[in-house]
Amino acid sequence: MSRTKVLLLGKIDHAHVAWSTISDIAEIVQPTATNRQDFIAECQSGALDGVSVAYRTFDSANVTGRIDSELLDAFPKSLKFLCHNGAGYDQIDIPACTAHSVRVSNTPTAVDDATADVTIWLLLGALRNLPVGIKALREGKWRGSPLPQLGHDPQGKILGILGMGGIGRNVATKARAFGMRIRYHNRHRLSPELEDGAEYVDLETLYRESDVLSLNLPLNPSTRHSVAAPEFALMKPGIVIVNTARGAVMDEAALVDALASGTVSSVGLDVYENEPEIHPGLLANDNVLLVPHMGTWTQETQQKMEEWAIDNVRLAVTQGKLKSIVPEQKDLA
Ligand SMILES: O=CC(=O)O
Repeated sequence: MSRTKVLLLGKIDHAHVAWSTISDIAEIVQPTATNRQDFIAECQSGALDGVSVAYRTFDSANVTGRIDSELLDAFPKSLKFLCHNGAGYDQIDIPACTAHSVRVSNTPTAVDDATADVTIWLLLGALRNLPVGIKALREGKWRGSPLPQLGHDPQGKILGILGMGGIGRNVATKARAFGMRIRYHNRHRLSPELEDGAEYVDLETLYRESDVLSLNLPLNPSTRHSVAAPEFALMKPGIVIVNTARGAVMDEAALVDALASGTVSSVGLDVYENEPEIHPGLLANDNVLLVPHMGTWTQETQQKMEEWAIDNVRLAVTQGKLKSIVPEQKDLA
């Protein structure tokens, strides 16, 4: 009997032991193409025929580009499962996958602690004006002149969390330890157990009354530019914003304007609209604390994410199902 074929898009960096259990039960196929055009040609040549499960990394988009209808049309018809290593799956057109009968999984939960940790780090750094002092010190000017503006304590401040999934709830737990008062907005109100004391508010209240806003919602066509000029206009002057979700949930150009006008006093960003490009207005502003998409950049979390995605591959190969199918496809599980 021929063995199941698994397509590896990207590479395994950490979970080599877990991956070896896949090579025990399946034939691993890797493309040779290094760009989208060649990848499509490689698919069309029949070289990848027979693959039924694909594992992909965030960086594999550098070769394949977005997983959209064009790519799905080129993929072998045998492909039934796409196991993405990452929590955010905005690089994948889910309705197109559904139309092509390809089920998609991501790695929720595995990323929660590491992403929430970076959120808290950015939150405190932005609230305390640390980038201003850090820059002056690196320039040999100690705290600089004029001195950095005094920062603010998190204690007693209202933290508004937009998107109260696993990461948002983890941020809430950690922010409580700093004495913050937690409010949130989400598509659906959570159960009291999951709310854990956080207050559910409408969007307008979230913008009007938050001292700090943390963006923890996924990027998809309906959340793109959720925070743009009209939302900035509602915000409490001097608000601090942290984004560890995806850059495009916020309109970056409008953010630059809001920083310039003082509506937003400082921001902490891990993600950008057009990574790896960063809006020059953000780079030029000392009140912007910037990290190059390192929310899950720890050995432990990278290992956990790979193992989680590999669990999905294993289940797809052995049982024809996924451990964590994306919510949009729950009905196909
Ligand atoms: O950005 C990180 C992820 O989506 O897992």
